[in-house]
Amino acid sequence: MDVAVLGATGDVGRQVVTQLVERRVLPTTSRLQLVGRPGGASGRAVHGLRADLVDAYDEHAPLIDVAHSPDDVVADVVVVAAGATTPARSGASLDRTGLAVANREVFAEYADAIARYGSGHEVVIVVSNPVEVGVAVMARALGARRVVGMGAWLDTLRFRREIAVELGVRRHRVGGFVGGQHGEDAVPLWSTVRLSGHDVAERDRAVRLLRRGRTLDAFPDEIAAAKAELVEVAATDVGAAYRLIDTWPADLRVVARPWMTHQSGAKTATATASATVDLVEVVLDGREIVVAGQVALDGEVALAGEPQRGVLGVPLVLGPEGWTRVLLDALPDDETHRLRGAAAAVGSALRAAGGPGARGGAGAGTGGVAATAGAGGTGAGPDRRGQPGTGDGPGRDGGVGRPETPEPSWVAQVEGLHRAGTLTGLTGVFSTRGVSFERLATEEVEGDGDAGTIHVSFRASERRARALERAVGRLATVRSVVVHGAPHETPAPPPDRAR
Ligand SMILES: NC(=O)c1ccc[n+]([C@@H]2O[C@H](COP(=O)([O-])OP(=O)(O)OC[C@H]3O[C@@H](n4cnc5c(N)ncnc54)[C@H](O)[C@@H]3O)[C@@H](O)[C@H]2O)c1
Ligand SMILES: O=C(O)C[C@H](O)C(=O)O
Repeated sequence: MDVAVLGATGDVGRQVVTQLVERRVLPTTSRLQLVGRPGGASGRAVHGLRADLVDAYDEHAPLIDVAHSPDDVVADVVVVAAGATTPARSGASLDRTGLAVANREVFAEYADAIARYGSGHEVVIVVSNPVEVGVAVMARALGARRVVGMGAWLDTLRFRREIAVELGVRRHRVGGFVGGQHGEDAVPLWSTVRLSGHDVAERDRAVRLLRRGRTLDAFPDEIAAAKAELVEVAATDVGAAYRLIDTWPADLRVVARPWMTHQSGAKTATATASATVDLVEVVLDGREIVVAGQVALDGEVALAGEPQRGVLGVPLVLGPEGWTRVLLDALPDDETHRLRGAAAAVGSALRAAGGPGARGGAGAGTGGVAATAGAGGTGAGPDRRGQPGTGDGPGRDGGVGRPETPEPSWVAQVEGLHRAGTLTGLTGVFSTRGVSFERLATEEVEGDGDAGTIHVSFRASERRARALERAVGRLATVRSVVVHGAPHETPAPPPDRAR
């Protein structure tokens, strides 16, 4: 399985690629694509970043390559870390609405290219802010089920850590989720908290103590007051500001601590990347695991009886094809109320972002995006919205919408290096995209003795054949590849060219 990181040279992107390699999430036969901007500093720096990663991790690094155009993104999992960010300095606002308009353009450019040239299987993890705008734009182009915003998972890990610290245990002994909008409209779902080794009565008592008699009703006001207080204290002593945060309730700390980190001049890139790599790992792992994420809902969740249609952070089941289910039981009133508030805030952010990604079904007051997948979770892609000419194979729709006529046959002529891993890499590109070989033949190694020709016959839509050609061409063990229609299916040339 291959991973592409958009914005790989940014603070977050650089951490994501480093942790992907350092945590050995990708086997050596997988490909990690570092995506920069053509012509800009990042376009140059991706080459240097690649060299640096190989220098550091040669023993276990995956194949690492670079790309400079959205059209060249080829991967099974795409991490979106490109775009503008809020400055990290004292007095800077973390209000993400200011980023929405600029980053919507970035999201749209990549979403269109992946929809047009991708395999139809990519799972997209949106890190860039506003996460909800990124999810809305990507989900519209690629289908809701293939797109997950990472922010709710980072907020969830922060929530678990703050609870763990107060109870004197490690984070992995705490369960529970944060939903809502990433950032200040995050909604700590206290009712989902589970503590390992505690029975229900012990857990209820611990949660009561942790909450200090508060509900979420005053949460937005508490956050505003906390920020004002931190500005004052941090003006003379940043250390004292962090000590002040330590005295606050766990849920308030979830929002206040990262906010203070940005005010301090540091960024939150390490924790952000760690949470992102968790999600990549889940998708690559092949199993379904419960996480939290921002997703484009199409009525899978009802709040106070109202089905939600729009982007919202919720606990969900994530697996190799994207997210399949939302796991949200009936909630107490204060959590329902805050989630509805967050949904409304997301709606406003999407409207402020404007543009095509923010138009569409505005159910349940959430505004914004039209989620395209139904509750069945078949991973709707652009084809399913009836666009012509993008028909794709069964792998794309999870068995739904199988084309009635057989897909055309193709032959790939591959110049592959005469070394271990060439055939494995080649078969990996096809198998991870759900395309079987009809025939594979190798020729004698000739010429300089370093490379030989491999012929692969397969059936696929033209779009997928071109995506495979690009993916194979990017293997480090491949010198060149040409895919052409199998001879018996090549249409006869027009009469004037036949003469
Ligand atoms: N979801 C989260 O939990 C979370 C946490 C931290 C940061 N973020 C977000 O991640 C994003 C990246 O943050 P960062 O600190 O790495 O920023 P950064 O400024 O350090 O890096 C931004 C990267 O995006 C690229 N980029 C900028 N404009 C682009 C464009 N128009 N097209 C393509 N690439 C472009 C840059 O070349 C660079 O590689 C920001 O939107 C930030 O708000 C999200
Ligand atoms: O970069 C940011 O805007 C902050 C980030 O989303 C975070 O939650 O740490």
